[in-house]
Amino acid sequence: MERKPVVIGVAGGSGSGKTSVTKALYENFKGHSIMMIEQDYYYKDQSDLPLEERLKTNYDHPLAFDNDLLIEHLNQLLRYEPIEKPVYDYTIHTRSNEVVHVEPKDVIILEGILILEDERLRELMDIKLYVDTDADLRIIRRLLRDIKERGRSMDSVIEQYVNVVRPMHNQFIEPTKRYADIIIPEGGHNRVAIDLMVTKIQTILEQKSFL
Ligand SMILES: Nc1ncnc2c1ncn2[C@@H]1O[C@H](COP(=O)(O)OP(=O)(O)O)[C@@H](O)[C@H]1O
Ligand SMILES: O=c1ccn([C@@H]2O[C@H](COP(=O)(O)O)[C@@H](O)[C@H]2O)c(=O)[nH]1
Repeated sequence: MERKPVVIGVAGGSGSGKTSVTKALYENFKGHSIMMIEQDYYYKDQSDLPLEERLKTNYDHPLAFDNDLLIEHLNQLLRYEPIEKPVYDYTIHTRSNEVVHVEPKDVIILEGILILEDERLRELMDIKLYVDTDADLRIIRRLLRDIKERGRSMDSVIEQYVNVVRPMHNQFIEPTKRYADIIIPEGGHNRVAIDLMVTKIQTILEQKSFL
């Protein structure tokens, strides 16, 4: 059988716990051939725009992402070729000048709010997960995280949530739940769901004789 990496997609709303699920899966396979790709790192480059313009961008719309580049990189990894992964800086709302050299791995976890929205991305995934967390918990988690880690004020997070994040979630993100193979309630602290996923990934890897 031709050797081809396994691609696991982890979708869900902002603050749902996608990163936490992805990290939990990653930790379980530490020492094995596994990597993460964040769709957020593939936001379109906006370095040509001044900061005040970048603040007005709708970051929750499918057109905000450079999915062409993401798909190109995924296809390279599926051919076991390395990529130069972009780096995104949330504090200045654009890609940084750096790229990170990433070697191909047997397991690729692709994580992002809109990864299930693009049919071309869905077709590259072996398993599709949707982390499903109530809106009140998502906004609370995002508020705490964005103030602590993404250089944001409480007012700006709330204003963006009400005017952009919430309507875009309802229009574009929530409907992609129907493409998921598995829906995980509450995210990264759902140990039962994580353990089930770990077992499933192990089975796939054994079938492919990767373990
Ligand atoms: N089950 C949980 N209970 C409490 N906090 C959580 C839980 N899952 C995630 N968090 C926290 O909520 C914030 C958002 O989670 P994260 O995994 O970054 O979500 P996403 O990647 O979907 O935006 C993080 O600070 C994370 O530590
Ligand atoms: O420059 C940016 C880029 C993105 N965002 C917000 O980030 C979330 C997606 O990241 P999660 O880790 O899934 O929360 C998205 O809802 C964007 O609104 C931003 O504010 N600024």
